[in-house]
Amino acid sequence: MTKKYAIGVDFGTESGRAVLVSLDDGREITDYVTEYSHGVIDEALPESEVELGFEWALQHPNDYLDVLKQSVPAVVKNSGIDPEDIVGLGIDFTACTMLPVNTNGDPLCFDDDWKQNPHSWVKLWKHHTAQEHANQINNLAAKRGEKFLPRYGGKLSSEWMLAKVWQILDEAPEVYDEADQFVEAADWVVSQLTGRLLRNSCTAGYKAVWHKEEGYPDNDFFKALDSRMENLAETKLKGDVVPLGTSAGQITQEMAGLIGLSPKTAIAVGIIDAHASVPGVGVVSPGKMVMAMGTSLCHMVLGEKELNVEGMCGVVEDGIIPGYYGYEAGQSAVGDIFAWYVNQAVPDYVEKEAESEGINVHQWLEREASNYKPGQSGLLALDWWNGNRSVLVNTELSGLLVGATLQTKPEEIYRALLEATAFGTRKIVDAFHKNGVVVNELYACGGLPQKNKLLMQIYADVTNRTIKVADSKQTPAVGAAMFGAVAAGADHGGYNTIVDAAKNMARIKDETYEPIPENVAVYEQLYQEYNKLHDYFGRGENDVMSRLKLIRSQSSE
Ligand SMILES: Nc1ncnc2c1ncn2[C@@H]1O[C@H](COP(=O)(O)OP(=O)(O)O)[C@@H](O)[C@H]1O
Ligand SMILES: O=C(CO)[C@@H](O)[C@@H](O)COP(=O)(O)O
Repeated sequence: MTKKYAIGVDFGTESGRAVLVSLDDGREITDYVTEYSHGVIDEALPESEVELGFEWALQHPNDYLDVLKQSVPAVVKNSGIDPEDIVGLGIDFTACTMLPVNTNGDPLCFDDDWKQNPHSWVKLWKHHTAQEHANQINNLAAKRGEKFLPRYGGKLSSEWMLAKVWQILDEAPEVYDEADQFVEAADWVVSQLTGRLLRNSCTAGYKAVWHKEEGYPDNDFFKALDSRMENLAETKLKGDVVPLGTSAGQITQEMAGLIGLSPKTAIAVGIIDAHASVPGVGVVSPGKMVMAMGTSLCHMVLGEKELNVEGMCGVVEDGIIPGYYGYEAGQSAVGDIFAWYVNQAVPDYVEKEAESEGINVHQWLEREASNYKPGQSGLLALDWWNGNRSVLVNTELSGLLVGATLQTKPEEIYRALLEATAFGTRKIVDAFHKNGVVVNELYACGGLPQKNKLLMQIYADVTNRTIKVADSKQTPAVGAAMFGAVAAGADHGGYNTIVDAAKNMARIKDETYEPIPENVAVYEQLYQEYNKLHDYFGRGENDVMSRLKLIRSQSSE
């Protein structure tokens, strides 16, 4: 039989990339990145005078279609592979990245009548202006003892579907009324490929509080929140929720022609980007935490029971690998914090030296920071530059650096920021491990493990655990391709289960990061100090960060 292939398309925050993968061994034959031409829309609507407020983050649905139209034909062409041998395609997406659509499934923002309203656009995962709505959802759910709340670590996030939908209803009831449905971008893109709008159990479970047995929260709960939302589940969130690995159908003739695939190609239902990384690195059993490390960091681990863990993003049965409870936690900025420092705060001389050596500023800072021992800088930071996703679940928190003196060097601050993110991860690892969701070893994927060895060693030392690294540049896309192979099925050259696909296709580097005992000891001390700052600023003893944010938003009105 001729070799078979699948394509995984990873829709990230700034760009989308298609990867063509061999189904024999997971080898990435070729990939192609398409930048979103509108990027993250955070200042004003495209071709419009309408300005956006503080912490808005929108996207243009056409950018997603451009990824399909540019990246997919490019990988087919560059590989020289016959499209008939590409048996499946899967996509993964940031989430909750959601949009209102009309009865035809078209985005409201495509309509001239609606495009001047910011609420008709795609709200990106990091759209952070629904915190007040999230707070009210959490308070009411806690007061009523809603069963769903513990499954989300005691708090739903402002990044998720319910807070975003309620914000739309509150601030633009006309958009809410006009919308036939609110859908995840992952599901919308699949519908553009297949002509069928299905909701995948992964985004529905983690981001829209859907449960395999219980469905969405009761109408009573929605009614108590806002009587206008009473029937949300049957109206704006209607439609079948189907398990991961389901085929959404074959690609439409029209789309197949447009993007250069065979009309027989099976399309998998979508999955969240971070979650696709789990089979992508070959993790199909408990005890192994997968860290998708990029602009943000998502932590995923499988368990055999449904347990409560403070501040986790969620536990969803079959949410990642069928047969297991999939747990997720996360940090809403990691690479983004380093980017902020490099772009906003590094002195000129660092940029010049890096440039004269032909390396980038990150590489320069990493090299210089490697000359320091743990604790030597006297600095300690809190990693909340984009709020805290786990375990505090509060987007109002902000960053902190203590210990700076007139002698402090840029590379010391850079190192303190790397360490702060590692402490944030340690907090998450401990929250799971101590509550019975065992974490014995760590698997890292995403852009950061390829870029910064010091960062990875610090994570191994701070967590006192071995870290294995994906031997893939595009792990979520490889995971998505695996789901594409499952959608095709073994009879068509794919696989019958994601476990089979992962066993054959996932690849890990030989080199691992091992904790260094003397570093572990110093970091243990620093972590205790981090914990004190964490609780002082994060658990209500001192809410200066929320007050500053309030003053800031009042002052910028
Ligand atoms: N050498 C480096 N060390 C640490 N962080 C880096 C380095 N180079 C780039 N970054 C950070 O990596 C992040 C991008 O990660 P990547 O995984 O490629 O993106 P994404 O999360 O969008 O998929 C950026 O936030 C950037 O600041
Ligand atoms: O929230 C999730 C997953 O739950 C992510 O989609 C979101 O953090 C975006 O991740 P990336 O930084 O683009 O990898």
